[in-house]
Amino acid sequence: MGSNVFFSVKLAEDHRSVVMLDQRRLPAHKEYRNFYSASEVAEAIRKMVVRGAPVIGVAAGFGIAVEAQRLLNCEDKESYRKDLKLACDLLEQSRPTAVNLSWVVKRMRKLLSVEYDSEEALASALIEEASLIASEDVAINYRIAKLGNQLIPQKANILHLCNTGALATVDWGTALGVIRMGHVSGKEIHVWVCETRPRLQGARLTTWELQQQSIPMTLIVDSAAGYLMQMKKVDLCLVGADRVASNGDTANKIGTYTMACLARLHDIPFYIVTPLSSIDTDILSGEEIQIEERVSDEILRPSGESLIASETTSVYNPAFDITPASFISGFVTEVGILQPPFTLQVLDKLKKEYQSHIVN
Ligand SMILES: CSC[C@@H](O)[C@@H](O)C(=O)COP(=O)(O)O
Repeated sequence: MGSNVFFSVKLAEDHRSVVMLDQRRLPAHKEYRNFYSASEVAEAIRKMVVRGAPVIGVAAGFGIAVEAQRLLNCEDKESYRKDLKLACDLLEQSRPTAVNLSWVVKRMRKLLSVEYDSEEALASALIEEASLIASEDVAINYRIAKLGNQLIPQKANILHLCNTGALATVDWGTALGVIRMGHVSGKEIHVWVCETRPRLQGARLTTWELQQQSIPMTLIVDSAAGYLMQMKKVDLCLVGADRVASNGDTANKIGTYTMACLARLHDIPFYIVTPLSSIDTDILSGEEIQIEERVSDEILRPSGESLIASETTSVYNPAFDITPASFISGFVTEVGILQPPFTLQVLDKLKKEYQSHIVN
């Protein structure tokens, strides 16, 4: 369905490692690295070798599969399931805000309570489940892209934050997937790419992806967004999500809330583009979402080397913020463009309809 000249994550053919494109080195270097255990994958997620809610979930699933394969070589089979549960805990805790991590780990954990004839059979089931999660991600994003394309006028300037493309998923992406579908379908699209301080996912990753897809774009500093809106140069804002609460409050990259406030002030549609797996029906509102705080060096040393302020400067570096539901025009998901509240019953019903649509 999608056709990129790269992949974000995959399971190695021998099932002994997870292969990831090291996003910290883009755009200068396209380097794939192998990770051979759950703890190596958890460390890679923490250090943002891969980042973006859907893909860190998929990477965690593969991390458990690889661990299951690795533990088959250990003498002590008694502790096989116990060690796999510990691997699940480790991966689930690798980053706190994106719910996709616990969503995937929960799916994998379910298999740990099923009786299999052997450890080998359990390992095969885990590999199969992780691979299924990865292929579902592609189908879901493709559907999101198709549905979201309805929101894009024939000619549009779209504002985007962070990176929500094929790098942040297995393929297509969420908000960037919609943009890509709009472009492929012949619309005249131009993207304003917010550089996305401090990790520069917009400048380093989104520009790289858009260039490969020949989608017209312009890079801006994050603080230029308001000025562009004031100049009537933004028609639509499309961003992703790390966790959506039942009431629609949404955690996404730091700066999303600012963009949503500005969009409201200027009467510009502001959509969250997200798979249902990022909706956490267990929490009522954004107040319950844990916001990840990252190290001061991300702000003090943007290039990774030279300091832009003295080393002793006090720094606060929240990686995400919460946009209240009332600032969001709608949620583009694989089952349609939705409005909160999101309850388990409603989402389950919509998922079933979606699955029967896929089968038919
Ligand atoms: C489809 S990606 C959706 C979100 O995960 C994305 O907008 C985002 O905030 C990513 O943050 P990151 O810190 O780069 O993992």
